[in-house]
Amino acid sequence: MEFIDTIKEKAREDKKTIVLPETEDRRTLEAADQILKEDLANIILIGSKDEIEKGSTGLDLSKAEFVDPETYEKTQSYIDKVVELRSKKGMTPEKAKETILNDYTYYGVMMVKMGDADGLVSGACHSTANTLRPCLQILKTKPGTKLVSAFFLMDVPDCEYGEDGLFVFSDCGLNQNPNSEELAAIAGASADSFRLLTGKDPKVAMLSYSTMGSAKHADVDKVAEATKRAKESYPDLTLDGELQLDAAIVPEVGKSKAPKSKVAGNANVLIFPNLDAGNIGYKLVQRLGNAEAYGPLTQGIAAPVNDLSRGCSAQDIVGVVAITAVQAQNQ
Ligand SMILES: CC(C)(COP(=O)(O)OP(=O)(O)OC[C@H]1O[C@@H](n2cnc3c(N)ncnc32)[C@H](O)[C@@H]1OP(=O)(O)O)[C@@H](O)C(=O)NCCC(=O)NCCS
Ligand SMILES: CC(=O)OP(=O)(O)O
Repeated sequence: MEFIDTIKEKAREDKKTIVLPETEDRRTLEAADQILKEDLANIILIGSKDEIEKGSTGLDLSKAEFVDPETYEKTQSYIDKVVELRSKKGMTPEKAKETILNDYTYYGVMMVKMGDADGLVSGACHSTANTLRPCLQILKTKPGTKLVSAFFLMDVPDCEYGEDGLFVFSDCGLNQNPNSEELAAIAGASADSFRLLTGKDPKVAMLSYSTMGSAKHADVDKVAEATKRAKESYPDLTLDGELQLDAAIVPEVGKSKAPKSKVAGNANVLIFPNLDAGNIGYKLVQRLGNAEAYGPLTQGIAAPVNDLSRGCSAQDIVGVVAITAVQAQNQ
């Protein structure tokens, strides 16, 4: 069974409520129609019902819940909560009202915060910064977690590498230039995400342009130091570095460049040294390798809220909603 079909089956077992704020985008509405047909989640659409219906000709959204911020009875309680949470950051009742009535992502995040939805998916027509900022500001990190990061679940067709073509790539969406401590934390969180979503054991490669000291530079030192920290923090994790991409995933290259490493040649979780590498890397595999790229999915945040690329399809949104529902089951 395909990865996404297994996730969909899990999502159906205990249906969660996912809020989709980007109702001005046709792909969101097409995805909602399919999610409801496939019975993957209950769907809340934010906006005026009339406007949404105008944009959804040919689609069946009769089973969705429509929440219009202008008239919804809980809007005032959301405004009050934003003020309570952000007054130290200068939030006033006027600003809170203006923010949540004009930024439906913010409104959707408040629905999750107040327990009126289990998760949120947004980002088809908003940048990652504008999607994740309200999530970080309002929902904050999970207890015991300092850093939120963003990963992609990559499903590469006809691929013998990784877990039959399944990989977690991280961080591809949020932290621009993580230091060694942050990279180590991203590695630990990504291993947990891989296990949760695939049910398989993670094998984590800390990627670099150097393999085990083959090149010398401060950027290489950062990854080597992150590897050391990660091994100390997660002693039971199968993790190694620094490794080049070929040494990480191709068994023969791994044997020749890093013969003593258990990860080399077998990695299924790839930790990129910075956001340039991670974001470019996932898009290369998606576009040139025809891979399914689900994400950016967040890890370390106190509730399941996930982003999308503005280049996503309606199918991608359906997949990310199903994954969000599974994350919500395991929250
Ligand atoms: C997400 C992002 C916008 C946050 O940065 P910012 O706008 O400068 O916002 P701030 O640094 O003020 O952070 C906002 C809040 O989030 C928190 N935060 C930011 N990054 C965080 C992280 N990685 N983990 C946990 N909390 C974080 C901050 O502590 C802050 O909380 P506070 O307001 O209660 O003090 C920024 O990291 C970013 O732009 N990342 C790159 C996104 C991107 O362009 N990706 C490429 C396409 S996928
Ligand atoms: C993940 C990502 O790159 O998002 P976008 O394409 O929206 O910038």
